[in-house]
Amino acid sequence: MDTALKFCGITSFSDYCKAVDSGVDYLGFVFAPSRRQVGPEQVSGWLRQKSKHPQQKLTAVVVNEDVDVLTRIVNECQIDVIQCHGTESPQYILQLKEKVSAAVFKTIHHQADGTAIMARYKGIVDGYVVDTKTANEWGGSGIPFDWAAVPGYQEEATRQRVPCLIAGGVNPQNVKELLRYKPDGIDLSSGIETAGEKDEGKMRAMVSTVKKSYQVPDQLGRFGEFGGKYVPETLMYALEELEKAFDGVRNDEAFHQELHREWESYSGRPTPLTKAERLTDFLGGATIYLKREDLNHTGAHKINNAIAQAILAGRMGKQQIIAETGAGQHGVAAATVAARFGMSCKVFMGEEDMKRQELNVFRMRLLGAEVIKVTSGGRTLKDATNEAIRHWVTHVNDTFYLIGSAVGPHPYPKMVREFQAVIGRESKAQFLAETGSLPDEIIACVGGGSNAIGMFYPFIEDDVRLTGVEAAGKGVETEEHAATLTKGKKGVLHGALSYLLQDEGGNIIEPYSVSAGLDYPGIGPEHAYLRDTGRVNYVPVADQEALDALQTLCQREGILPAIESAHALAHAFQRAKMLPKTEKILVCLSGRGDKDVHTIQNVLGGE
Ligand SMILES: O=C(O)c1ccccc1N[C@@H]1O[C@H](COP(=O)(O)O)[C@@H](O)[C@H]1O
Repeated sequence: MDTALKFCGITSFSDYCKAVDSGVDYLGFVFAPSRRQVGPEQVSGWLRQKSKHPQQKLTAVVVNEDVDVLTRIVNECQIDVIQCHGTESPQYILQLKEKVSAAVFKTIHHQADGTAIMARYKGIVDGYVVDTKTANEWGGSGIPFDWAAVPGYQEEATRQRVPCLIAGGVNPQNVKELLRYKPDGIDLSSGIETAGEKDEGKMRAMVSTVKKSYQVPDQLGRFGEFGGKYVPETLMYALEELEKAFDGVRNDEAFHQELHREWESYSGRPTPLTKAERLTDFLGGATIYLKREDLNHTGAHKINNAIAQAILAGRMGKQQIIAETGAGQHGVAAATVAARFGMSCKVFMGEEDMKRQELNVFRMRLLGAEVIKVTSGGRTLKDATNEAIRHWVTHVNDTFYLIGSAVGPHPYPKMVREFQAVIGRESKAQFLAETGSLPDEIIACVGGGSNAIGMFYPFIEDDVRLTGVEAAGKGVETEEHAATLTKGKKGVLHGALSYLLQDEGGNIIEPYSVSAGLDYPGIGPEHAYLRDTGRVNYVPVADQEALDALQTLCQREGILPAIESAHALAHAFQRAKMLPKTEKILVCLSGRGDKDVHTIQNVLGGE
């Protein structure tokens, strides 16, 4: 869960600018009597002079304010959240919510029956702030309460499925102690001031301490605004059952021992880290290293996650596996683990992909899986996923849906990330052992995004540039691409909110890429979050660039990459040429290209 941060008590344009630039999540203005009180005309003036970042929320702190006065403040200052910091009753808040569309948070002043008070606001408020109770002030006292009470407040808020921010005397010195309680959010005013003015240095210190601990998704499976669980009611039980089972194995030593045994003795992990010396000489810039997921059993990173989910399925007593597949690599991985663990397997695959990946269809059948041809829509990965979900809805009791990418409803994106993080963990250890330092930049291709998130996640808090490469097909200026993060808009697909390729009416646009594994119209929700927060840079690479890179790697290193991975390579080659020889780039070579030979031959005309 990502801890949200709110800077409160902004009293001047200069304070407002410092807060906006700090990247804090909530900007708070006190409209109640206080030494920090401001008026709506002042705040709206600042907003006109400088825009906040789109994800930042404007908060109005009020104390027992008249509903009509408050409505005017909300409208004049485009307030996103009202923080009721007085003795406002549930009835008052219901009345307020009829007048305004802003979210309403209720402040609970810490006391023995604080959580019982919260229970009275259940289903009425959109969040809580817990602050210290003092004799003379409603808030902004700079005095902490006993944080041992935080888990109680946090639990009640989680039960109510709303966030809970902890306030009262938090400052850059004590915030680490508060973070141990993993609050949904932290709210402070005095702690970022020096002599009554907001202090830029203290703001920066708070943001770097709080935001450095990367904690997404939250309990509801949300990465910021992305992710979640947008599914029919029939699937809610199945997802909750899965979440419980997944939580149960996360710290289960026996599960991890079995998983590592399978990864090592069956799939061939750890995969090697290869220094691409001839390629580096040819490019003439930064040194390129390859994480060789192509050397996994079945030829790609997909097996890492498939093995883990199959073991989990077995523990849940499910003997039927279903899966969707695009390039066929995940279908092969699912069919493989089903055979390995003695389970039945149905793989849903678009008719178009079946043609492009004939060899993988044959492999799946050879492994004993039933491949179900999907003829709806564009007959590719999206349609296969739709069909798999449809099947799951009617067979939830005995069927485990083995999703192959960091997509779908919670807990799949988190679960797939954790199972694929073995890529990044191994890379980190191997890179340190071989070079004595971390890479300067890591590059991975993104379709749904599982190899990329598995590679990035263990480096997310390190000083390493991270770049995701999406498929630009015939160019992002054409209609034939799969560049979801470059050209997509927010929407819901396959149970999660993320960026999607869609037309004006919200209909999904069929994606295109020469690589079957990248032509998905959505993207894992964590990538959407990482893009919006700026932690990862995402770039598009076209078919032709990928195919050129593929041939270069073949000829310079004797490695035939998957067309998917060749997208990451193409961008890495561009970067390497621009960077000095002292820099090191790590590329996730997510899969091998044997499955693509037919496609490559068709495109290159046998040359
Ligand atoms: O900050 C104020 O002056 C204030 C006045 C009236 C109600 C709330 C106020 N601020 C809130 O107080 C807490 C924490 O402040 P601090 O860090 O202890 O100084 C926070 O919720 C502010 O929103």
